[in-house]
Amino acid sequence: MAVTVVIAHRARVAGRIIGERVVAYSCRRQVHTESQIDESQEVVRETAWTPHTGGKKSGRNFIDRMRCTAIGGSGGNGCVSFFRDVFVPRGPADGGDGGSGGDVWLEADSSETSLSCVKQWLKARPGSNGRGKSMHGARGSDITIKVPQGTIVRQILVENKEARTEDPGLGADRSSRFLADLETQMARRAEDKASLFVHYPRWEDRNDVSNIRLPAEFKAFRWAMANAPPLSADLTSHGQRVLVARGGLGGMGNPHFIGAEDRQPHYALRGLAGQTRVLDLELKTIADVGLVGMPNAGKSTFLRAVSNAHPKVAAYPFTTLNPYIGTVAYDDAAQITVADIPGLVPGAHRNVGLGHAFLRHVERSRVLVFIVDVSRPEPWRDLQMLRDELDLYRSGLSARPSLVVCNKADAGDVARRNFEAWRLIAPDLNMVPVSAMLGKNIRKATHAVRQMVESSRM
Ligand SMILES: Nc1nc2c(ncn2[C@@H]2O[C@H](COP(=O)(O)OP(=O)(O)OP(=O)(O)O)[C@@H](O)[C@H]2O)c(=O)[nH]1
Repeated sequence: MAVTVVIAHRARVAGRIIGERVVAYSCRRQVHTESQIDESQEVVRETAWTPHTGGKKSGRNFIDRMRCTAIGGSGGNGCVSFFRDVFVPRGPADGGDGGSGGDVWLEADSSETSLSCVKQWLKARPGSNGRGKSMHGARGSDITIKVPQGTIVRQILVENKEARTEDPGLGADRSSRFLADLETQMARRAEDKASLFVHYPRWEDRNDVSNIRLPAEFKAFRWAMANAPPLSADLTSHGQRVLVARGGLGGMGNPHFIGAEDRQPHYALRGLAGQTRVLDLELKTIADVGLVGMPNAGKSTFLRAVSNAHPKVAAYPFTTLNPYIGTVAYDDAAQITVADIPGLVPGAHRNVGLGHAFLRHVERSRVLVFIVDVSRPEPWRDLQMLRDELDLYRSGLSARPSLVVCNKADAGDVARRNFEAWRLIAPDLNMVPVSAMLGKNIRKATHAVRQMVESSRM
């Protein structure tokens, strides 16, 4: 009996029999190729096959959903030092504080169109250690990652146990395991109080830190980190920022521990680790108008005709594989943005033909423009299919203000007859016959769209 093997690209691969399938995953990438092999060959192997990454032009770099890990810089350690001078052999404590770690920020930028600009690990710089002569360490620099407008940021909460029981080769979730390990490490550290301190050389055994009261600021920071609410943000406007991982607090130098009992503290606090968050980023394009249609209906041709965008146009389905945004400029300087999303097929709401990946990009459009190929037999059925798919994906989505663009009206008698028949069937439907290819009746369509957008803004 043949067994299907899914082989992942390059990476460490591990196998597991799921029913009759041997499935291998790579850590970062999902399925790349499938092949039928004998049961005897069920051992998973790596493939020499290299994925075609394509260029920016081909749109292969477009990413609208990803997981990444943000790690704030760790705080620098406090310093254990004593003032020394010619006649001062045992001066007072003068260790500086460590600098705080840098923060990780995400910022919406209208010039970004894809999440491909975001790396999987986002690490801010650590703070510098404190030094003698009361010199405090420098703060670690922040990092700001630009993301497209319309990016939704959600924190993924990882249950320690769950992540640990995961088979290391499978599940492809390095970041979750990293976070779980980090949490365990931190918990261990919290129990072992001595490990929170830096000790003067060879004083580790002599320092009894069990009775030392930790500074209130230090305790408050640790509490805030442990009880931080789950992060969730929607970056909708240009310049909007969200702090995704806070840098760790710098450790306090030994002067902070001078007390009545200990005038010469031989210890200082270590800096705290920065916050670590596993994030799920999802891009939901923001445009005033979303073009919805079946593959090959002429959506890209329409967008080219009405706006400054240049999506690829070709006579085969799924030419467009990621959303394109165009701006329609009117004579009076008014502007509206239009998103061309890839074609929808029956079952798109169940993710057939990558439906979910496409539908998420019309969710935020105020106005929908259905592009229907009027030269196809019974084009009203296509419209019904599109409406059903939208509603099954998000209830009420198709009820938004909409215009039906009957495209390819230039395609001879069939198109004309279909259009007239449709008029009779649905006299109240907001329809405009258009030839996007020849640029006919485009003005009428764009003005109707503008009216709808403006009334939806009110
Ligand atoms: N006759 C005629 N052909 C058109 C018209 N508009 C588009 N076409 C043709 O229809 C084909 C598909 O056009 P696209 O604009 O790529 O269609 P699409 O809906 O973006 O297709 P997908 O990328 O698959 O979603 C191309 O060969 C176009 O030249 C039109 O108004 N009249």
